[in-house]
Amino acid sequence: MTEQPTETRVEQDTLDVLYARLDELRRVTRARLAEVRRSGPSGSPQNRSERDAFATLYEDRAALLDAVEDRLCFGRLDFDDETTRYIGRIGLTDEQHSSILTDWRAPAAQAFYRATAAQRDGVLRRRHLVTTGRRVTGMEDEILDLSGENTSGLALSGEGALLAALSAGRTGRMGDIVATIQAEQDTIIRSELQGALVVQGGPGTGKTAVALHRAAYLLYAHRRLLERSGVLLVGPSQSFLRYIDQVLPSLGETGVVSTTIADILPGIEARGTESPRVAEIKGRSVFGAIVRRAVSARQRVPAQDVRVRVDGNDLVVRRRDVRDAIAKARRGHKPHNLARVTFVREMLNRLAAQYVEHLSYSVESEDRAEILEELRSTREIRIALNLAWMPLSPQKLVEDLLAKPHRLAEAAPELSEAERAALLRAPGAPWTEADVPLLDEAAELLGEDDQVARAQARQDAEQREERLEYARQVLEGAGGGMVSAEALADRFATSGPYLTTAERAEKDRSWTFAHLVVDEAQELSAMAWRMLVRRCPTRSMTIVGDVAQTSSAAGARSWGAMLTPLLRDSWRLSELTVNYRTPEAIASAAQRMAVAAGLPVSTLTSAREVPAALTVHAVSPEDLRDRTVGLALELLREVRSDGAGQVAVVVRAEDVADVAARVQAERGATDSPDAVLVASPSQVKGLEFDAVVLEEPAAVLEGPGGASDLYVAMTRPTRYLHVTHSRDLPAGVLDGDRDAR
Ligand SMILES: Nc1ncnc2c1ncn2[C@@H]1O[C@H](COP(=O)(O)OP(=O)(O)OP(=O)(O)O)[C@@H](O)[C@H]1O
Repeated sequence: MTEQPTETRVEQDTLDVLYARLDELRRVTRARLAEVRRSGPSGSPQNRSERDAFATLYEDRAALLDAVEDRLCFGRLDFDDETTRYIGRIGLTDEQHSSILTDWRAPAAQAFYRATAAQRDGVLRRRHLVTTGRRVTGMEDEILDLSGENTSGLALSGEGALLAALSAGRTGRMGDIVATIQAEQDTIIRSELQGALVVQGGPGTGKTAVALHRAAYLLYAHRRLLERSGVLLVGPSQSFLRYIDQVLPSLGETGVVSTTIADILPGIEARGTESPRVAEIKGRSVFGAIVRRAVSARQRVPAQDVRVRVDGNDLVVRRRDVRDAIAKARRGHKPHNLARVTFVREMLNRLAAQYVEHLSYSVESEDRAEILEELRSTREIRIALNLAWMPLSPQKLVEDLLAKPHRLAEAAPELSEAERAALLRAPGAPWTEADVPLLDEAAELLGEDDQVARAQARQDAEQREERLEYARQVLEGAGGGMVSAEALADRFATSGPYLTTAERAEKDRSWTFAHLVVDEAQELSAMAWRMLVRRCPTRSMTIVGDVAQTSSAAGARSWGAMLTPLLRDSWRLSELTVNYRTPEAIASAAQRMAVAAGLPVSTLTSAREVPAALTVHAVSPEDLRDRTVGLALELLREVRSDGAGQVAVVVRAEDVADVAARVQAERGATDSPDAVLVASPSQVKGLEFDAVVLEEPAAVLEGPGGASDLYVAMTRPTRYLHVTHSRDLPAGVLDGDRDAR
């Protein structure tokens, strides 16, 4: 890195000004917050709710200003016209409202990520600033002259800063990459909002990082549009969501709802497990039709007319009447539970007509209402009508479908007998991840009686218009960017406690989002996609994944095959081609193995080489496990020698408990508990570690995820991969005798 004392002083002076401004803004925000809180609990409900709204506004702003402390400013551009521009996590202006720091997401910052010697966009010099706390500790300059000398080969922008970021010890939490976003990543991050953008990229190409930065970018560039209905982020597991959960807050964004497929339905905890085969069957798109049939099977004409006695009169629930009433109710195309209202009304009218025929006098309309009520509450009639049109919850429908062979046979003629037998399970079994899309499909077809809710929504919408007008006036002149009038108006709402968009969305199954981000998207089944598309009617999506890493049998091997039926031609594909995580020797071994196994991998270039990155240990079967555990602890000491560092041992799922117990026994209680993770390949999907010990790759290859699992396991390390084996290594892992020992 180039470092000149005077230049450092210049940058330090700039940084001092920026941090002083940040401190000043924090002070003002805190003072305003204190003032709002001081104003006490008096006043009308309207006043109180306005006060709460402003308090939340200032709290959010204070949190944002705190979140940007670290690496507030990380770059500088010098232009042909001798102007300079500093790039940072947020935009700042001085007291005269002149810009002193440009938000990384602003159009004016784009050249920081994209300008090259061949296409300079007026940039003479790009400078990456390295800071520790509030001090400038280094800088790296790129002179973008017109000679174009540096444009061949792998052109990394801010290579020194990038390599420093890549080789830093891992903390177990993903960090943001704002300071070192590369040009191909920036193009994806800033790609337009409309349509579905699929980002295909091999392991370590920054798909997750790019997806998160794109969410932050879209919220900045389209705040008005996105803030109200929110952005939904779907990841593969809770541990993955924990791994990434600091990235968006560090970018100043908190309005994203993150979830997994298993957790997406309010009130359902899908923690049950089942075989990959059963999950695959449930994931097929034909289950859309199967659930639909299961619902219509609950609208059925009885085998015989049913006699009931009301007040001494014989009435008949006639098959013919039921058939007509069902037909009439279906014509409205409403969900089952809502259409049932029509069915019941129709049947009660017909029964009332029979009842009246038995009377010797004519009936006034009030009496008629009484008769209807009496019929409605007669137990036999209720039973007869329920048998013809059962009110159902999604849980009940799916539970019955999967527990009763005759229901499944009737609803799922497309499945073979063996497949249906595989699906059957005892009633009351815990929900599994693959059940969730079926429950959601059922909820959609069954519907809820939402008349009251809809009337309330209409009333809310009218009130909201008034609040919106007021919020616009409040914001006028107050400077923009932080919050839209819409969001502020929602905070003024008088009904109930103030909820953020995320909080409201989490409680409401039918909430629709303005944008959807899906990570590890290759794993999702066709049914899971149907469920997600329902939550994003605009079809504005960022879908990132790698079809070579698919381990779920229901997942995608080709984006086109999975997405075209759902999104037709409204999706576009981008590719990432540089592997930032894995050192070259490890990446090549993984690549060779994948090609030998026939996975659809595209060639990747590694950004780094690390000495002795890949080591293979041939051991006897008796010594295998001891060696695996011993290496894990050795590596832990090594990567921890300079502070942070994470080690993972990847073994077959069935060996995880044993290896974890041994590691624990060997380690004692001295180290921090999370420093060695023992996990199966599917548990480390999307994660990364300084060092990985992979035990017996041949066994992983034979496991449920096959070569994809092995590919995932091999591509997790940022520094070292140690392979222990007693059996032959799978083809391609070794390149001749290289690296073997
Ligand atoms: N431009 C960049 N600057 C600094 N670090 C980067 C950059 N791009 C990617 N990285 C780092 O590379 C690593 C891999 O990124 P990420 O996890 O997003 O990859 P991925 O494509 O999602 O991988 P996988 O498919 O294996 O899950 C992360 O540590 C990320 O922070």
